Amino acid sequence: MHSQAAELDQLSSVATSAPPLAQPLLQVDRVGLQYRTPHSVVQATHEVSFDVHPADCFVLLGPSGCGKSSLLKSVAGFLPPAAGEIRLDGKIIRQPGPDRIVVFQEFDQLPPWKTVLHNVMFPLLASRTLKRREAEQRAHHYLDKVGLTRFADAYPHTLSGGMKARVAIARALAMQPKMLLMDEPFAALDALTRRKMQEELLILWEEVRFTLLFVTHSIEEALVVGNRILLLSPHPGRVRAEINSHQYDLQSLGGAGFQATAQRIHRLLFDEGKEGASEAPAPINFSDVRFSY
Ligand SMILES: Nc1ncnc2c1ncn2[C@@H]1O[C@H](COP(=O)(O)OP(=O)(O)OP(=O)(O)O)[C@@H](O)[C@H]1O
Repeated sequence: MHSQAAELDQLSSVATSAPPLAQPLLQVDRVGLQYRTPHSVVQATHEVSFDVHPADCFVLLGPSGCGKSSLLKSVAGFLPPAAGEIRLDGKIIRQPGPDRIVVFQEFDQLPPWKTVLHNVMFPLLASRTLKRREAEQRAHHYLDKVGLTRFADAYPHTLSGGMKARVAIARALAMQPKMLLMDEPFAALDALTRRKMQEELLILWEEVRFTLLFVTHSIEEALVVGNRILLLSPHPGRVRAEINSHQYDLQSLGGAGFQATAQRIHRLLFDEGKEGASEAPAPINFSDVRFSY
């Protein structure tokens, strides 16, 4: 008998077997998020807690509407919690700040009249983080990291979607934030480019070791990109399970362990409350699992 409780036990035992870590960088503590409209209150999440440690690639995974983006917005400082609190380095987050930079999927928001170099320099200058000369040096440094040195003088409309994604990542990293927040950053890209960007993100992370909070609804992407994954239940989002996934990367795709973990996650997300479900789950299309509730 393959019960949901057994699945959770199995997955959470993986999560708890890791050695104890230093003080978390980010602490999300029993956070409830709400939207007030003129006619109603929408509860987006309920008592969600998780910790993110320095150099984690921490993924929020769950069905559409479970509050992933809302959690990210709240960590960014745009949506104050209605309950609980969020702390960065022990200090309560009350507003946006240059220590948390968000990368969205709309890379076309790169100002088209600025070259790639000036796009990367812009936040450094606008926030008065650096003077022009230092900003230029730092921008070149991160453009090199994402392999765009040759395109420093190009304009965004001449770049492919993947290249625009790399500019957006270089621009965010150049600010040297404590955390990089990514909301479905590769969702608008075609499957091959998306895979390539996941690979590049992992290579970049190996080199720079930034701390990442990443939102996706693709199980495959979560396993590849994340070293820890928080599974959220459908609306309003509650924590379903937290798992370690550092053992997986793009080379693991299709492997038995990867597939088994993906199927366990799938059961946890889809078969909630279904008696005796999931003994023989339906095959999953790993390329892009989308949830719909
Ligand atoms: N500005 C808003 N006003 C009212 N309700 C909102 C607003 N933004 C989000 N919501 C609601 O809050 C809940 C969580 O939304 P959120 O966008 O955080 O979910 P999500 O998991 O990121 O979904 P998706 O994967 O589809 O982007 C949903 O029920 C959504 O309708």
